[in-house]
Parts: sequence; structure tokens; C-alpha cells
Amino acid sequence: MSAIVFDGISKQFGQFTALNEIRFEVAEGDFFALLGPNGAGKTTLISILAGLSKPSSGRTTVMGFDVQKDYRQARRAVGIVPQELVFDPFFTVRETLQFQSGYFGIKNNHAWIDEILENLGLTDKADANMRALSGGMKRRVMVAQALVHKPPVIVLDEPTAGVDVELRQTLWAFIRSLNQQGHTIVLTTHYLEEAETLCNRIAMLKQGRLLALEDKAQIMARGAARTVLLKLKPAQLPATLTPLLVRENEHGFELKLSDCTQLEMILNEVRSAGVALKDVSISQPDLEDIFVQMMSA
Ligand SMILES: Nc1ncnc2c1ncn2[C@@H]1O[C@H](COP(=O)(O)OP(=O)(O)OP(=O)(O)O)[C@@H](O)[C@H]1O
Repeated sequence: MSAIVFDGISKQFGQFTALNEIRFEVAEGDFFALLGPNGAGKTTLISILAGLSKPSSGRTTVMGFDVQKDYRQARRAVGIVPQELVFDPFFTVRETLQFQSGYFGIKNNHAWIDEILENLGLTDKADANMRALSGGMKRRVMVAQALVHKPPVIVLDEPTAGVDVELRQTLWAFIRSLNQQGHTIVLTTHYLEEAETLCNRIAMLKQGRLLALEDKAQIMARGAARTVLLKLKPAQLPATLTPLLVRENEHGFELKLSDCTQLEMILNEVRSAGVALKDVSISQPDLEDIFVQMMSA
């Protein structure tokens, strides 16, 4: 079964089309990244998934439950960490989590609440009032709140925007372990290296359209070619290699490398031109390069 199905989702705000026929599925157990520049429609799509916003057309299911028709079951199946900090300043952290459990009709989940607090580094703050917490700590509570009902699907909308390195690491270790236990994770982030290290599947949105949907490995292999950087002495590129030249700077000559076998040819050309090779390195494109390339296309 698919954990999430977006079946032709469109969303209009007046004349403006924020989402245009979005159609894709997230498999159970995926660690899924939803990427796109500001205004691409990521938050709108997540609000529709959460049942907080109604699509103009199309249908969304979570763990087989229709987000609109089976609102309660769908709502229970998903935990959403919102972008904004939304909380009641008069509750303590623990009360906030207990209150949220009550919303789902769950009692006696103290052991799980303790486990969440521990894993998010909030144990010390359990009895502090929400208003007394720092921004980063409040954000941790937002994550905790989304997890109280142990949802099979966890959605994080830019959870690490503006938080320190420590929280990012604690958070990811915890989320990764939940994913290993079978929870499906959907993440929107502007930190592309997070998507690159954590996720196995990636969707890219741009101006309300689905631009790409692929396994991470596929997306990484596509488009951006690798390059090889040669440092030569004397600093003269054999003429036969100039068609491959991408740029030349103080570090050497950067040549486009369409596949690894080409490297042998390049080295042969250098050798037969009587030029000495001082250094060689191969660059791997990262998700950021590919993302920028796709978004500017
Ligand atoms: N309630 C609304 N009324 C009118 N336009 C809206 C509304 N909500 C969102 N939009 C527009 O829809 C588009 C998509 O917004 P959305 O917040 O989903 O983007 P996003 O991909 O989450 O961006 P970001 O990375 O900045 O969070 C934007 O152009 C936004 O201005």
C-alpha cells in the first residue's frame, strides 16, 4: 500500500494556480524529500495532506484514508511538524504533549512521551512553560507534538530552518530511527545536503508543477556531469582536450567527464603531449548542483 497518494491535486487561490495536477505516491517506509524553491507549493500540498486546506480538485489519501471523506482516520495516520511555531504559552512542555494526546483520544502514553522528550533533548524542559523556552526548544516541542500519537506517516515542513547544528543532528538521528522502525517520512527542506544524506526518494516542485520524481540515486546520476580537474606542468592543455574544457583557473583545467573510461583517454593525451601531471581530482555533482540546474531550466 502507498503511504500517501496525491491524485491530480490542483489548488487555485483566485486566479492564481498554486498547484497544478500534482500526481505522485509515497511508498510505505520511504524517506521522501519534497524540494522546490520558495513559492513552489510545498506548504500548500502539505496543508492539503493534513486536511487543513481543501484542494480545488483531486484526491489525497494517507494510509488508504481519504483526507476529506475519512478525515479522522487520515488525521490520525499522519503527524505534521509545521513551519510556524504554534503553541499555548501557559502550558508546560509535558502538558502540551498530554493535551495533544488527548486530542487523539490517547491516554496513558507517558512512556512514549518520555521517550520522545529524551530523544529530542527535552527531558530537562518537561516542566518548563512553553513561553519560557528558546525558539529552538519550541521547535523541538513542535516535533514532539507531531509524534505523540505514533503516526505511521511523519511530515516535516522545513523543521531545521534556523535551528542549531545540535538540534539538526539530534532530530535527524531520531527521525532516522523512526524510519528504520517503518515510519514513512516526508521532508521539505532548503538544506539540500539534508535531503541528499537522509532521503531515498525525491520530488521536485516548481511553480505548482511536479518537475521530477525519482529515486535519489537516479536524480544524482542524471544531468550534472562529473568533471575532472587536472593540474599540469607546464600549464598547457593538449589541443585534443580543449573540446572538453569547462573552465580554467589557478587550480588547473576542469574538463567534462561523461564517463570514467574517458579518464584513461584524457591521461593518455596528457602523457603523449609530454606534459607532466601534477595533480588530478574528480568532482561528484551534489544535489544542489542538480537542483539549481533543474530549477533554472
Ligand atoms: N492563502 C493563500 N492565498 C493566496 N496565495 C497563496 C495562499 N497560500 C499560498 N499562496 C501562494 O501559493 C504559492 C505556493 O505557496 P507555498 O507556501 O505552498 O510555497 P512553498 O513551496 O511552501 O514555499 P516556501 O519554500 O517559501 O515555504 C505561493 O506563490 C503563495 O504566495
